[in-house]
Amino acid sequence: MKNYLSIHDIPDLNMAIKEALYMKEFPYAFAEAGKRKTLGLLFFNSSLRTRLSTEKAARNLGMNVMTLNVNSDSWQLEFGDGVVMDANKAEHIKEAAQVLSQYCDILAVRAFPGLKNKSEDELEIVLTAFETYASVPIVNLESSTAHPLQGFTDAITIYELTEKCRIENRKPNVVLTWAPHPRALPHAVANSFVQTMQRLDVNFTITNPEGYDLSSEVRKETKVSYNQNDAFAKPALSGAEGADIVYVKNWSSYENYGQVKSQDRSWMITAEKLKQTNNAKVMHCLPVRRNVVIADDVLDSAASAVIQQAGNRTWAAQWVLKNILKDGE
Ligand SMILES: NCCC[C@H](NC(=O)CCC(=O)O)C(=O)O
Ligand SMILES: NC(=O)OP(=O)(O)O
Repeated sequence: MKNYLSIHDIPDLNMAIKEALYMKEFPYAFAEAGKRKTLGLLFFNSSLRTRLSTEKAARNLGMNVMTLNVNSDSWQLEFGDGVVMDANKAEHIKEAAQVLSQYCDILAVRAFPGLKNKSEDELEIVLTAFETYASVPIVNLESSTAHPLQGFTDAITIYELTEKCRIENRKPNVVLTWAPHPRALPHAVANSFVQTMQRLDVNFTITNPEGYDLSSEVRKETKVSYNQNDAFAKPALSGAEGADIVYVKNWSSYENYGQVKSQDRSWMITAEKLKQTNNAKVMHCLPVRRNVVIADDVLDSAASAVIQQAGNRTWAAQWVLKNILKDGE
């Protein structure tokens, strides 16, 4: 693997899930794979899980790690071509990316969208600039439109959570549900989750209020229901079986780009609502706002898989780094 920019960069997802689970069982099995190699983590936005799980993954592979909070600790970077840099941005990405490439063997970047201008966000200016000007592989730590380390983590976690379906010899019913949130949030996590589910052998449905459909380029043929109860009770085309997995995420409107059109609290995930599912496990990428997105009676119950899911971030990152290192040998 040269770069890890989207879930499509993993050639065989089912094999990758098994290999990542092997790393979970034997974290130091490849402790020499990254010896004398350096990972540089660049954050333009906040992080808890991505930062620490990726650092841990790199260290498990024997790598050195350097982390930079770009906006607070470093010079403000200019990404525009031909700009007269007489305002607040002191350094151009052209220099920064080449300099960082001399210090690091892999560069990983987090840069959220502005959520003001759809076409500008979809250009993925930050990630693309690193890809263009750096001479080392690039890992996406959540960009404007994708969070592929999260998507891969979610695939690993769903595999772990659906053993009962394998025993019953049936496909898991997976539902991605929108939930309310006070702020305008990006589409990246939801997009990568959709793209990941489209590659797995699952019955997959999205449920969201009208006006909240994700990009049609991401959704493709995936069914969307505007009725959350129906989606939980009768997901996809599988008849009366309920959802096995309920994946919760807020996103702002895509049609009315970046707007918060609804804060409809009736979409919050509660224990009562989960009764219609097939004893579903509840997933969320975190951080989650309790009693807005998901109620305490779910997060504090056995239905919640969010801690297990966050734990799996390490193995997803470790698999990705190992496969990039392998191709660089
Ligand atoms: N990396 C995981 C999610 C990051 C981001 N969530 C947030 O910004 C939540 C912040 C808040 O709750 O105010 C998102 O939805 O893409
Ligand atoms: N899920 C996730 O990416 O968490 P952080 O934003 O804390 O990294």
